[in-house]
Amino acid sequence: MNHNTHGTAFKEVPVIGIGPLVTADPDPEELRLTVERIGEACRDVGFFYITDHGISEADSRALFGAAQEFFALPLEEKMRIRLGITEQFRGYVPLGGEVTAGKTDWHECLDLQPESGRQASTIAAAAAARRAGVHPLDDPGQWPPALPSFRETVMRAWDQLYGLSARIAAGMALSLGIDEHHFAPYHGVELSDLRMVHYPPYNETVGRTAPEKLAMEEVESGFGAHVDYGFLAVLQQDEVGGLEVLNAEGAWIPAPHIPGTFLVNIGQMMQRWTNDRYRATWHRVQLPGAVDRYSIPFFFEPAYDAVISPLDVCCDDDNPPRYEAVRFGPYVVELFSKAYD
Ligand SMILES: O=C(O)CCC(=O)C(=O)O
Ligand SMILES: [Fe+2]
Repeated sequence: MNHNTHGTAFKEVPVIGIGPLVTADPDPEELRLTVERIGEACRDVGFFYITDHGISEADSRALFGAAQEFFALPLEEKMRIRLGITEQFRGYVPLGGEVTAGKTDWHECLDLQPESGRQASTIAAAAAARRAGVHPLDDPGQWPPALPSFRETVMRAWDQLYGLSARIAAGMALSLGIDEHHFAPYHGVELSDLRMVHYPPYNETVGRTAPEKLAMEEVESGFGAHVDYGFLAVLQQDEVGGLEVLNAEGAWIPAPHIPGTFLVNIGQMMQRWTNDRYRATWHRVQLPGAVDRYSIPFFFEPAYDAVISPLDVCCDDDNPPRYEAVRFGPYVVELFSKAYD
């Protein structure tokens, strides 16, 4: 596997208070320091924890509660909204349904995305939905019929996480020395994705509950080593742990749950924008032990039609652009068609 080796031999993932980014009238010096730390973390690690992000513990707990309720449903119930029913690459993916780096991942997950995503006519569809005042996630086809309050909990979380991600993106823009609104025209709801992931316990008795088609010898991790492909992700995880991040010396550094924090990481589009100054870092999730693990990443993505090419501020004569321009929508649709063949 061709792992990235730029970045540093960091030994832990930094924690950054982002209060100044999410409050209305921040102290300019505090904002400057926050932005500086974000820039350092993006350059050296590609991952950072955030505190003072403005989302309450009660809201976070409610979202985890919804995820636990969903995964506890009988398989037939979950399969009613399985990925593959629509052309949207969203919905439920059962245990054994996802393969990373040639190995079957030990998790089941639910991708919750706007209906307007990944359609050929997506820009028109997204714009029409906005004009109609429809919530981007409110598509009757993706809610589990057995859980009446699921929809409301998830839509509330979506709005909070989308808003938070936009502020983090603004912080990243400032850290690059460009206008804080620079990325605003490039992000969009249509390909963003609130994902719930469940890693069931993995032990000797697990063979009894594993789906028939799942060859246990092919299971190597909860989530195989990968980089995220998009703009940035904001991850909430429970106390179980198991997530690891690769440093420049090839060591896997644990990124455990830290109470009150979320974990932010950048994807390949940010790496392209910054001409490799900021890095999309490899990460993986170890097999869980005797307990269930739940995580909820929110993938904040470029719009379908966003064209991403290296920023002028990240290029000069000694450091010419390393990437061609890419249109995010078609790029990602092709990626997904391969992943879920
Ligand atoms: O479950 C986690 O902690 C990470 C999941 C992840 O990396 C992903 O969904 O891309
Ligand atoms: Fe990931």
